Amino acid sequence: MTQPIIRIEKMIKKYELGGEIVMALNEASLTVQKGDFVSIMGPSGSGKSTFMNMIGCLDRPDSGHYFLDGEEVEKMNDSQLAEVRNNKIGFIFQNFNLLTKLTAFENVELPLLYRGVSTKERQNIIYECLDKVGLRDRAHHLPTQLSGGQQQRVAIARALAGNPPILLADEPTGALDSKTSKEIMKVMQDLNEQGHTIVLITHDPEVALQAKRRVRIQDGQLFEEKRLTEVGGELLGFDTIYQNGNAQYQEQ
Ligand SMILES: Nc1ncnc2c1ncn2[C@@H]1O[C@H](COP(=O)(O)OP(=O)(O)OP(=O)(O)O)[C@@H](O)[C@H]1O
Repeated sequence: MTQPIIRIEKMIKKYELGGEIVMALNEASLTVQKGDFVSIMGPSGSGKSTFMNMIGCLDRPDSGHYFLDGEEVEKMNDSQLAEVRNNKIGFIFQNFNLLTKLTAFENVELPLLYRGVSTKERQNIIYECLDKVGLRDRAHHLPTQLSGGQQQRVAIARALAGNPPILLADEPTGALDSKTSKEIMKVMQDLNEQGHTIVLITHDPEVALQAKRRVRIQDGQLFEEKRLTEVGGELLGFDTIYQNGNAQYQEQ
């Protein structure tokens, strides 16, 4: 059996708020295999952003274990964590975070400049990433000259520039209308088919449905949801599998 790319076991993260303890993550567990496309869905305050920060190594939990591509994250020092953030994970956010005075090409170029990639190699990578999101013909447009969906595609291309094995998307369709949201989910599905592992956080059931796996987060715990299909494979819906809060995919 292959080693999972993400293995999180019984992660706890507490916050103190006005003298009260909030269990943002309460023994949250999740296993993600290479090539998975997982959506994590839950109501406001259920722990989505906290969990995303942990998967992305942007914050540290109080306890629990996190193995990223077999390496134990809690044993890493700050510079090793920064290395992981730069090389293993591509971040895609709801609000695109593009620099408005730079063209699409230049926005995608930023992480490559940071890494000291040569001019010729940069050009090849940038066009390759823009091709993946279907935006080569808009390479020299400013973000203000692009639609919301096109801006999100530039942000996805930028996340792809470092060729990270994992794409971590936090509400990537939150700022988009439903038509554009579908378009972005199609881009994510295509990237998944090309081999990228995707973990997507959303509060939108329509978006969550489009992932291969759906995990629900509630009160800081994760639950796998089982696909319910009828003869012919048509999707009828999902049913939650309660397994001590451990979201562990099993082929049905
Ligand atoms: N820095 C903090 N200090 C105190 N409490 C916090 C902090 N960050 C999060 N929390 C609490 O932890 C719980 C989980 O918050 P989190 O932001 O992860 O939820 P969420 O599912 O992302 O919510 P939303 O969909 O509204 O963004 C909430 O009860 C929240 O109030």
